[in-house]
Amino acid sequence: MKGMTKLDPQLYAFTYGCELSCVHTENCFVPISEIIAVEETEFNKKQRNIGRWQKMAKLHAFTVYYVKKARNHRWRCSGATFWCEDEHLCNQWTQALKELLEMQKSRPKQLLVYINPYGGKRQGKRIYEQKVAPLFSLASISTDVVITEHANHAKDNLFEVNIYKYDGVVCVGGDGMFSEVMHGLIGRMQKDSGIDQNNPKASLVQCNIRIGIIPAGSTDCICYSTVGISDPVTSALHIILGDCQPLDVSSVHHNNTFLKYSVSLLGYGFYGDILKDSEKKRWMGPMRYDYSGFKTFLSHHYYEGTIAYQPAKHTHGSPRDKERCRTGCYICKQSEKQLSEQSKERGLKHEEGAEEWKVIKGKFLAINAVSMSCACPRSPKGLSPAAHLADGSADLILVRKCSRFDFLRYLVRHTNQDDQFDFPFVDVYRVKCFQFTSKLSEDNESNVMDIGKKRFGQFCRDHPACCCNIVNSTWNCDGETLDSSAVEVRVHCQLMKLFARGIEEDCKDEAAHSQSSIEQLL
Ligand SMILES: Nc1ncnc2c1ncn2[C@@H]1O[C@H](COP(=O)(O)OP(=O)(O)OP(=O)(O)O)[C@@H](O)[C@H]1O
Ligand SMILES: CCCCCCCCCCCCC/C=C/[C@@H](O)[C@H](CO)NC(=O)CCCCC
Ligand SMILES: [Ca+2]
Repeated sequence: MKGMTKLDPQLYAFTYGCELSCVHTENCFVPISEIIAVEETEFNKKQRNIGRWQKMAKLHAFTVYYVKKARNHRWRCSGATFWCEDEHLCNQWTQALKELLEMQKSRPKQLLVYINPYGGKRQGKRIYEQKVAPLFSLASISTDVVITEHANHAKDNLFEVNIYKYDGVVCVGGDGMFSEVMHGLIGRMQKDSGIDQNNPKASLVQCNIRIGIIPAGSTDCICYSTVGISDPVTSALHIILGDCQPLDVSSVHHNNTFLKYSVSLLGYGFYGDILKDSEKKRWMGPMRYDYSGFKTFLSHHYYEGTIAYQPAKHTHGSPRDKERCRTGCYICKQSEKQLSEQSKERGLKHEEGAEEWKVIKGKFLAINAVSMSCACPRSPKGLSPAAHLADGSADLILVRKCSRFDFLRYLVRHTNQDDQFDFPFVDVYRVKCFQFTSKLSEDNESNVMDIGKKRFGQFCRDHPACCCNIVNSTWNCDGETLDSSAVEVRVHCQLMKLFARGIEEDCKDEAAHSQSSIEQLL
């Protein structure tokens, strides 16, 4: 090597014409931000059996481990080993690269990991031990690992431990496990800041401790919608690089009582009924959703109720946009700006009470509020393809009473390129808050003394032969059931953060435009 370039994240670190050689066959550019680790390596002559090396007495080597981007947003750990005769030169390179990695301040050093051994196909522990822990150790991340023993173990634990000593919390499991960890973290932040979660209008304190999701569940919708793939190694690498993706969180209240938070689907009717039925079939694993989905589709129940919502006027997007929320999304950035302005002049602007409420009454097969697209392997574009991860709004999708055949057409469009909102019985609104009251609970509340009505509430009074359901449905709140027929929902813009970066556009284009690259002679 003729001389080492001054190492800086913006400058080239490896120069052409060097005497530093590498075990690799192709040229590539790797930004410092995508290097996982640099390690001294025991040089093995077998790695390259070229005659001229045979004469050398001793060779010194180091390996650069970096993120290799494959198809469909999949990431893998790749390595390039460099060697030379000069031990001092080799050490200089290793040291300089390690110093550059130290400068990557957003990378986590200490993580708290919760593993649900019973999520999805019950592979959580194996996935973590075999695929994730070796990568964390390579990246010198220290971990405290808790294997959960019962539901709510992780959530309760987050109220007891010193969370502030960690750079992040990792959950190994599905959406339900993520939900537990999120409730633990948000709840803990509010408790420590003296905020009453039961107040539906309270300004909640943002949670800056990022959550990493290692997908090992049945749907893994939150992971898929924020990374673009449900793959444990890819997610582990996003955690190691210290990615940060803010996320909207919806709070759900009933009568000034806090019920739950939601980041993906809050669904009444179809998805609530699927979930309720599928909980009895947990032993079937992820297949339970197909079984209960089919059953619920055949039952074709619809529910009567009233929805009142406030449109999300602060955001520029609409649910019918062709543009999708992608890494560095402009619409989410605008919401972030508004959020920081609002927190400076809190109370002066965005008085919810002053804005108009729109009211819709009807019979619905499904009422779905999604704070993100809800893309998942079952539906790669999701329930609302143009929903944003961090714009402070949710898309409220109302599927009115229609025939089974039409409902099937609607469902099928979640799996192909056709527009699922292009049906006369489907409406979609971008909202910042909404309320729903089922007809049954309206009747019960306004006629508490009317015992006859209560008793006959079990029958569909208008059309006895129809599929109008005789009881209330259940809410599906990120895969957890919620039995309240009257709810008040509010979106909290960017309340929490994930170790993710949103779904990347075509990665090849991005690499071509990248300015801060290390040019590696490989
Ligand atoms: N040790 C445990 N025993 C029983 N239940 C647990 C345990 N640890 C966590 N849980 C609960 O299991 C529920 C489901 O877990 P998880 O979300 O990981 O898997 P899943 O339901 O199969 O996947 P998905 O939510 O993606 O559909 C969570 O709500 C969580 O509270
Ligand atoms: C004839 C073909 C029709 C195919 C229709 C496919 C439509 C699939 C849409 C999937 C939407 C998933 C929304 C995400 C919900 C999660 O928060 C939740 C917890 O993991 N999962 C479910 O409720 C599980 C929900 C599973 C539904 C099947
Ligand atoms: Ca949103």
